[in-house]
Amino acid sequence: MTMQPFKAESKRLLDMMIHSIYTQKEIFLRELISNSSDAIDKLYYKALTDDSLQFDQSQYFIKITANKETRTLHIVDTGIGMTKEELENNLGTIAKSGSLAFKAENELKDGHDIIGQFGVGFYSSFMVADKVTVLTKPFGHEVAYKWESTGADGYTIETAEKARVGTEVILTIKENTEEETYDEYLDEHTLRSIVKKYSDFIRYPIKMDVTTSRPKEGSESEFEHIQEEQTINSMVPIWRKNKSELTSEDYEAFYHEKHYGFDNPLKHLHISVDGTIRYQAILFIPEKTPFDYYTKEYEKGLELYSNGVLIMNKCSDLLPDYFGFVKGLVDSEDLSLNISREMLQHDRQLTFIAKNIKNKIKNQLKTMLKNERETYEAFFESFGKQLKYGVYSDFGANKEDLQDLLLFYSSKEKKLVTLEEYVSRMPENQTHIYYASGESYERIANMPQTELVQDKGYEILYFVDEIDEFAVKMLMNYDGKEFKSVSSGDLNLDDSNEDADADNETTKHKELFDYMKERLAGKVKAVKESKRLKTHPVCLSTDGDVTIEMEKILRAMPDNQNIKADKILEINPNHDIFKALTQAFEHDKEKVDLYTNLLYNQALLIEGLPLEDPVAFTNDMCKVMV
Ligand SMILES: Nc1ncnc2c1ncn2[C@@H]1O[C@H](COP(=O)(O)OP(=O)(O)OP(=O)(O)O)[C@@H](O)[C@H]1O
Repeated sequence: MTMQPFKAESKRLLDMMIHSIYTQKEIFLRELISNSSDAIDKLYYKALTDDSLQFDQSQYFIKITANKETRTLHIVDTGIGMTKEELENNLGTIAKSGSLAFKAENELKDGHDIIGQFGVGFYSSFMVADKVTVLTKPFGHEVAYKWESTGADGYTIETAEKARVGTEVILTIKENTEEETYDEYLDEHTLRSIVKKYSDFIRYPIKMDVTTSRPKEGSESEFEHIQEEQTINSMVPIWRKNKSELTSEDYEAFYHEKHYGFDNPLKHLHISVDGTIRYQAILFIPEKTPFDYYTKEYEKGLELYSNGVLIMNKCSDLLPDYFGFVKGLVDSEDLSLNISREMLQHDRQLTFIAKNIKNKIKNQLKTMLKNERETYEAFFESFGKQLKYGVYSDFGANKEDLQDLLLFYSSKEKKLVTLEEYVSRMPENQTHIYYASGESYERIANMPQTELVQDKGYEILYFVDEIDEFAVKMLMNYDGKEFKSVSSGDLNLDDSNEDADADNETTKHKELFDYMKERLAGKVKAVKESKRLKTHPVCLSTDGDVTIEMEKILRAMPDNQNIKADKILEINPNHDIFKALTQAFEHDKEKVDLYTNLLYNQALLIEGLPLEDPVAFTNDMCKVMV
């Protein structure tokens, strides 16, 4: 027996393989199991054309055994095996894939898609093993072979004894190092979880001898450990099953098995697309917001499978940020994978799938909103904020998609309503969609600025989330109706005659208002007579794009740029305080100063804005009292 060297470039490739292609060592097992599964599939194809072979699926399996004493891990399969020539070609030449050639020669049938294509997966064994031995007996031959290699130096092939057709890969696991505990690849639990993680949906049973404990015979308190052969993979992926065979309980069980969440999913989507790019997906809309959902730590993404083999745990490209709450997986046989299967080479297929998925989620939510209002409201409670961020982000690129999924609390209905519902019941003379922002529904309901709009019989949307005003600023309008804050300076709700009267009044009191504005030294843009107040004495309104609620939010941001709303102090001309002001203006300017400060500070308090000088404010109060 002579040592065959790997070709020079193979040496380099092997080195590269061991050190750089894969980021996680544990995937060696995925690669070997995929090879075994491919080898069994090849027998299946053989049976289609070879009358001497009956393919009885129940006879085929993959078995994993670990032996801690000899530090060996055995992966046995009952697949097609390899001839000496195939050993030389496929395992002696790195980057030569017998499986790819097989795919080219055979017309593959549904459900039996060969996984291998690059001819490198096998060598990932050297990431965890010092020596790799392959015992193999090819189908249709009597003789078996042993291939052995300790890595870059080359390999040997000799004849060997093996009873059943198939292949056994024996890895002699490396000794532990300071950085790496290789022992874990001999540990039953670790192996089991690696299989579950990557190869759970391999079509053939993956068996292992599993240690279980049972009561000793004749004793109830004493237990004994026994080894029992178990199939550890689920085999048939739930997403390949027919929807009609599955119940909601099945989907729920899958949701928990996959640890998508502790809650129950609100909805599931089972998608099977059979077009130019084929894929299956199971998606879940969770019920509850994960505790870290609105933090930087939360990672969105779907699991990505290629032919039932896990490629990526969280493929973030599959979900837009605004649907980042969706959990689940996608399996496609049409992905262009890169060599390590850790990344996708071209994203054309992925972009297609992502777009498709996005539309399916959107439609599902729309249907839910239409037919299951309560469920939708529960969903919106958890993830509505995310949708509003979606409207705002990317300069509003997705607003059309999302605007009909939004809900806001309504002053009229005292419940959440859609924009469509709001617009559909607008009185004929109403031109805008009105909203008011504040900390809570209760506080908004008491805001003086809402009085006139309410009186007109117009519905007001209550904005309590920080993002709300930013989102509607991005929307600009809905169904041609502009959004308008009840606090905005140009509410213009009065009839034109009244407007003219009011303007006259304003001129009349111009001197007083200019004086007050001066006293407030740059804190307000103007002081004016209010057209919106009915019973309250005073309020603030704003001119321009930045509202008071926006000012509060911007102020709380880390990169606070001191952006301020242009505030207008509005005084109710029908309130007694106005009379007091005008009288004082004639003979007691000091009193006007005092009232101006008090009124301004009251308006700040109503808005929930901090007082600039609380001590001065309380002193002023006392001055009025004594
Ligand atoms: N258990 C096995 N039974 C039969 N043939 C095998 C087995 N393992 C590997 N082979 C052969 O060796 C070839 C090389 O395997 P390797 O894992 O390196 O690459 P691959 O599976 O073809 O591609 P990929 O790198 O995409 O996994 C396979 O294509 C197959 O022909």
